[in-house]
Amino acid sequence: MALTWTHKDRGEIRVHENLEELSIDLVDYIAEISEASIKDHGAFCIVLSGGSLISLMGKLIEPPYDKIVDWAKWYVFWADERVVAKSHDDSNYKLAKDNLLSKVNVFPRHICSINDTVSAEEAAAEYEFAIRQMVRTRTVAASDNSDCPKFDLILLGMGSDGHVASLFPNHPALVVKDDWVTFLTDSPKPPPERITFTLPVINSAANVVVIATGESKANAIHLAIDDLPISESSLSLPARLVHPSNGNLIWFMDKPAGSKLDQV
Ligand SMILES: O=C1O[C@H](COP(=O)(O)O)[C@@H](O)[C@H](O)[C@H]1O
Repeated sequence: MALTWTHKDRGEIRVHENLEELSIDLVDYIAEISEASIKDHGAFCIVLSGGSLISLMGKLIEPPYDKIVDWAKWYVFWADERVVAKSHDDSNYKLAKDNLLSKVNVFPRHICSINDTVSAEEAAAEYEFAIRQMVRTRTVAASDNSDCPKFDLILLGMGSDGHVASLFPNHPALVVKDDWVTFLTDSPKPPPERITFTLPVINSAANVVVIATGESKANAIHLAIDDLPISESSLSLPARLVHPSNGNLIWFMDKPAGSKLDQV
């Protein structure tokens, strides 16, 4: 059974026995937020990441979720994208399309992905413009306390360096405040060209989930969650800067990723 507790300011922490238990809890949670959002405002605006997250969401295409989730009300976005062709194996869009979106009834017009034929800078600007239009037409809610969209759920993976979306430690993208989407041409993790949501957008969501699995993430999880003396490393750790101002934050991890937490 999962070990669960709520940290005074780092949100709810769920340490799962294994990946099977984690993925069941994760898809249950997604289905629950989807239902609540649709009941509240008629749509579910979900933001995906790339990496290991998508395989952990795999049970969504199986019974009972494939039938109980109201896929027609889903609007899908990405927290970050690699600026490569949509047919390229590095594409976060391709990963989600091949393993999830092509297997359920999400309308193609509800899938908001980047233009893969332009530069990273142009792709970021076009993606932000598309989201601004959706906020203007109220498909995506606006935040009450920032000039940002308020997505129903943002799902973030976390790298072993503590990066979330394509926000890397000590990278200038981490401090961008005025744009919703920014771009990188020097990502420390390949491929180098990427676009990413900025922290103000992530921190304006109604619900944010950070998912981390495996021992290689244990130190970053410790730095992102535990009470530590203020130090450069924890302050510039992207995962530590995830702090929804008016929303919920939940950390889903397996035992190896949670093994360095003070409470475990
Ligand atoms: O490069 C990326 O990495 C992170 C983490 O990936 P993981 O495989 O370690 O879970 C991912 O969340 C992000 O979307 C992706 O572009």
